[in-house]
Amino acid sequence: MQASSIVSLHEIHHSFLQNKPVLNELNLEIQKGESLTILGPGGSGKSTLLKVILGIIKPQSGSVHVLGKTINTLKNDERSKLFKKMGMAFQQGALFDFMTVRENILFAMENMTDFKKEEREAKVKSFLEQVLLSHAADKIPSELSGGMRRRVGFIRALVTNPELALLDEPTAGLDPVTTTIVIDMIHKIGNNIGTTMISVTSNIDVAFRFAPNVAILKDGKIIGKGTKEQLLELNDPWITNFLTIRKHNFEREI
Ligand SMILES: Nc1ncnc2c1ncn2[C@@H]1O[C@H](COP(=O)(O)OP(=O)(O)OP(=O)(O)O)[C@@H](O)[C@H]1O
Repeated sequence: MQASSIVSLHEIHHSFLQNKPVLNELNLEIQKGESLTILGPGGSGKSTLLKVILGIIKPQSGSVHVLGKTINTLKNDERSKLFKKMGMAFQQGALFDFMTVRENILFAMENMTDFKKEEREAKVKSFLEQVLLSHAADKIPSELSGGMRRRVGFIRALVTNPELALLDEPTAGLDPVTTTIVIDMIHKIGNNIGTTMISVTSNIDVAFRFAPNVAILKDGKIIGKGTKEQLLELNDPWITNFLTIRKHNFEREI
């Protein structure tokens, strides 16, 4: 593990079904401040990898170091402390429909931070303004469009000032205009709060728009990491094919 690594995964192996590994001797180092996209076809294990980093899935073998801690060896209270330093936005937003947008965002801060009441209120206001959703503060999530719900999900993941944020398919299912709004918003908020961001996607074009550095996941392994130019210079026929042939763009977009 390198001293400056914020995430260090070594020889990770995980199967849900016997003899069918989803993660297979996977190695990955992510440096502090390095935003990274993990790109791979549908079913290649991207969500499973995020869950391993979060500590929700304990891999059958390998070591997982996150924010300076070895996840496998943590006691419950240490694990929940570590969890509070991370933000996660799931594909469907995972918002509570019995709360308003404002209450959903406040709920994250009440549970994950020691921010005082006035600070929490000020953050809700400022984050909603940044993503042009001030008018939606008192609506419930089911009254919002998919793109709006997604933006609220990101606010909820980022409003706690996490050291590490994990975003699962941030733009899947969004139209091109909303995709651009969401990517700009992620950059803007990420720059403001200085969080290391890891996004996963199966869409090649958006992968490089989230972050200049992309790690390619195939058959449970990271087979290359770098800018598009660096990945093409690897001269790996599968990577070249994947990055240059449009029909390999797997994201389910409308
Ligand atoms: N809890 C589980 N039980 C059994 N199999 C699972 C479980 N979670 C994931 N899998 C399987 O593991 C494989 C990888 O799934 P995962 O969701 O990590 O892939 P993904 O790359 O995120 O896919 P997508 O892009 O479609 O969201 C798939 O074959 C999936 O069916």
